[in-house]
Amino acid sequence: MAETATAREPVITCEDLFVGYGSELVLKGVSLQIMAGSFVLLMGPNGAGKTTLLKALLGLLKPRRGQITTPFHVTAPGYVPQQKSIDPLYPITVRQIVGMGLYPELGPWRRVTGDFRRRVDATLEQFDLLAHDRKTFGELSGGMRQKALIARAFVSGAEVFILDEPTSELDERSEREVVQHLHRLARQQNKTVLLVHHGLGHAVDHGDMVCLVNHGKAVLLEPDENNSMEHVADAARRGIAKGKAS
Ligand SMILES: Nc1ncnc2c1ncn2[C@@H]1O[C@H](COP(=O)(O)OP(=O)(O)OP(=O)(O)O)[C@@H](O)[C@H]1O
Repeated sequence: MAETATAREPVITCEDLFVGYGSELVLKGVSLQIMAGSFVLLMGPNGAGKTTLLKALLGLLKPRRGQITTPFHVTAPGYVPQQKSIDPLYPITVRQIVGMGLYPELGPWRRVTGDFRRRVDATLEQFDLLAHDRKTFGELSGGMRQKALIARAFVSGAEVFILDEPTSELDERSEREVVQHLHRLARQQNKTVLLVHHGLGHAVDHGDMVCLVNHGKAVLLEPDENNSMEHVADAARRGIAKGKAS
């Protein structure tokens, strides 16, 4: 069993990271250190490179230059991609999607025990999906699809959760519940959360810091005695607006 990083220990580190596609360089010299138990809100204008940064951290995009250190070779992250990632025509049921979150724990033979089934049931219930568990991904509404993908991440025993606009189609109550759940994971279980969330609303109340991605860079902005998280998020928003105008 992998050791859990203790609070204030770095869990993700990037050093002088350059990432791009073809001739486009999106991230140009990003250096970051994210501590275990942090709840980080990724902000930045459309196309700034938030998803690109997350994909590089997940090992889905190879950096042109620089160094990334994560624990993902030992403990798989709980990842909620932007929604298009499962083809709606692919005939996989909601139960199977959520069960996929347990694959890293099931080993090569994927022997499903009663305990795993109970965890899947409890998570399906948490997201009001139990009554729909036999529906395929294509038979779900947009919000239900997002819930299935979030449930897949939450059922796992991941140490790090990476969520890319996971709640864009959720109603307000469901969105608040997801953000509160993430807050509990960070506060009570020392899990690390990286969340891209354009609406911000409730997320600002629960996040610890902002990671502002803009102009090829990513910087961590933390609240202090003079600046609440609300101030920090506002300053980041103003920075984004100014960056857009210039
Ligand atoms: N698969 C890809 N192939 C080529 N270019 C890409 C690809 N994915 C993203 N890009 C480009 O990389 C840049 C950053 O995109 P990215 O999706 O990381 O931005 P983002 O900050 O997540 O944006 P949004 O807020 O709109 O989701 C954009 O210019 C985009 O066109």
